[in-house]
Amino acid sequence: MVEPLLRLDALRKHYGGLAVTDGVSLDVLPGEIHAVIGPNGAGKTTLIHEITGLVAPDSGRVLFAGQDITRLSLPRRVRAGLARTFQITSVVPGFSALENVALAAQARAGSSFRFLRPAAAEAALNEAAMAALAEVGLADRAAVPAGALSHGEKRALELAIALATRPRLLLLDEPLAGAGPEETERLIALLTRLKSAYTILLVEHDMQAVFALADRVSVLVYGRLIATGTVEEIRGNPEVRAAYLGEDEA
Ligand SMILES: Nc1ncnc2c1ncn2[C@@H]1O[C@H](COP(=O)(O)OP(=O)(O)OP(=O)(O)O)[C@@H](O)[C@H]1O
Repeated sequence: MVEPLLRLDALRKHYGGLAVTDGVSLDVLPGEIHAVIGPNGAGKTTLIHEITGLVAPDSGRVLFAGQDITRLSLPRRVRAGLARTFQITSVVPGFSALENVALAAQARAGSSFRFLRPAAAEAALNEAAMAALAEVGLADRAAVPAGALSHGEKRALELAIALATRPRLLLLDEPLAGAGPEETERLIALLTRLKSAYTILLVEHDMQAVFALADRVSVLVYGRLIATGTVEEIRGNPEVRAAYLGEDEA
């Protein structure tokens, strides 16, 4: 049995009478892209927040690499190897692409650079930031202010920011949101490249992208997981088709 990198164990979160995550259990295995899909309001964002620590579950556990991180702060989770991108673009427009990545790497790395002299620390930070930019195909855009990047490039920059912390698990919250058809194609190609190097939990509305990228898919409906399986299993699952995909799309 392969040990999961991330295990969600019966996560439950209520807002008033509304069960937003209703006993969600799932495993993300090392090296896989595990997609979570579900209609609007199904609880996907809340689930991501429970994994990052932004929302505390009422009950249940989040295990990361075998460690119970349910009560750890966000910075401590990042240090343990979790990284996420955001649904809403979160880069600083006036700073260059390189500065955005370097600042995020420094902020999230905490004290890792503390023992270096300032000049050496800056060089090390810039080197790590350049490597992350190269990984997402933005090396030649390093000096461009983030605000002048295209929407697709900004999404790639957010990925670079996440990668600069050398995460063991990437949480991607709708990485294709707002992208046009061409940008979507480019971002899918980028995520396909990253797939060989990272374990990824992906929340995404674009079904074609999910089916192209995911090794396994979990389907969340009204806070409950109704199915987990391979793309073929999910596409062929009658409950999923009825609850979510619709006969036409499946
Ligand atoms: N802080 C909160 N207080 C009260 N209700 C909330 C809160 N956060 C989320 N909800 C409710 O919980 C439900 C699930 O929301 P969530 O954003 O997790 O769903 P989602 O699957 O990410 O939706 P979308 O696909 O639209 O982003 C919704 O009905 C939402 O209104």
